[in-house]
Amino acid sequence: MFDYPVFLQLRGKCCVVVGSGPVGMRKTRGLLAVGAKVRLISPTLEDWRCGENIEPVRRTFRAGDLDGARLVFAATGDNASDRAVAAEARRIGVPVCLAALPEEGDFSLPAILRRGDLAVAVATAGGSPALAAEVRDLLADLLPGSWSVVVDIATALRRRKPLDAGGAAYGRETLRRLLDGQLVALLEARDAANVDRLLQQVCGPSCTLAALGISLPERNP
Ligand SMILES: C[C@@]1(CC(=O)O)c2cc3[nH]c(cc4nc(cc5[nH]c(cc(n2)[C@H]1CCC(=O)O)[C@@](C)(CC(=O)O)[C@@H]5CCC(=O)O)C(CC(=O)O)=C4CCC(=O)O)c(CCC(=O)O)c3CC(=O)O
Ligand SMILES: NC(=O)C1=CN([C@@H]2O[C@H](COP(=O)(O)OP(=O)(O)OC[C@H]3O[C@@H](n4cnc5c(N)ncnc54)[C@H](O)[C@@H]3O)[C@@H](O)[C@H]2O)C=CC1
Repeated sequence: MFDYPVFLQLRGKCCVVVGSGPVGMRKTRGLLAVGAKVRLISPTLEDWRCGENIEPVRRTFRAGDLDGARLVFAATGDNASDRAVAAEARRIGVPVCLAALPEEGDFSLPAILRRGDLAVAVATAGGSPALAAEVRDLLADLLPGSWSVVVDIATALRRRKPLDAGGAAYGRETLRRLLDGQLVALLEARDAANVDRLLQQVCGPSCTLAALGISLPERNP
């Protein structure tokens, strides 16, 4: 049976990570990256690990530590402690991920590739996390950084109205024509003039990067 993939909105919401070893800190970084607040519980928690949006709790886990949490991660390296965290999460009805005992938890994390608002999540049903990371890295070569601008363009086209007479409406066909017209290569080359030409050709004369409110990032030195 496969797991059910979702993207959670956690901005400003409290999540709890129990354990501040490499695994607990990796889960913490992922949560902070999407704007969550993290209550980080660990007797070995160093000051330098605690930045903004981390509520440090420097002791072992206790009942009550999960109050207010939307998601919980147990990564203590000790099965009994992880199970105690899971029991408390179950008691208050909050989903929990057990780093060492995933089959006893409610969810797991994929390897993620991000290009701006584009996110690709790769998982192996827990079978080989290292393979998930490898596949993510293979996809990174196929999806250069400019895909973040492709997403911005697609999003702006989708929101834009009214359309120019003769210009194609937003949709799969339009997106395919832009991609077939080498949109990604033009963006990679920061060739704004030809990106505009392609946008006008496919979507109508008034459709340019500026009209869509998009400016190309500076070329790396
Ligand atoms: C079930 C799951 C639950 C969860 O933690 O969410 C889980 C469980 C376990 N991982 C283990 C080992 C490793 N995990 C990694 C790395 C990652 N693990 C991640 C996810 C997941 N790991 C979930 C399933 C995802 C899927 O379906 O594929 C990634 C993708 C995402 C993330 O953690 O954010 C992240 C890549 C981060 C990145 O590169 O971006 C590495 C590689 C490394 O560290 O470099 C190793 C060593 C190599 C290996 O074993 O493959 C062990 C054995 C522990 C032991 O033996 O001690 C268990 C427990 C078990 O399997 O029983
Ligand atoms: N799911 C995943 O992605 C992976 C999972 N693992 C597994 O995850 C577990 C954690 O791995 P590491 O971070 O390398 O371990 P670690 O031993 O470096 O860190 C464990 C942390 O938990 C803290 N801790 C221990 N007991 C606690 C308690 N009762 N309450 C609060 N904090 C407590 C420790 O002080 C330490 O900060 C291991 O069981 C490991 O096998 C390992 C690799 C990847």
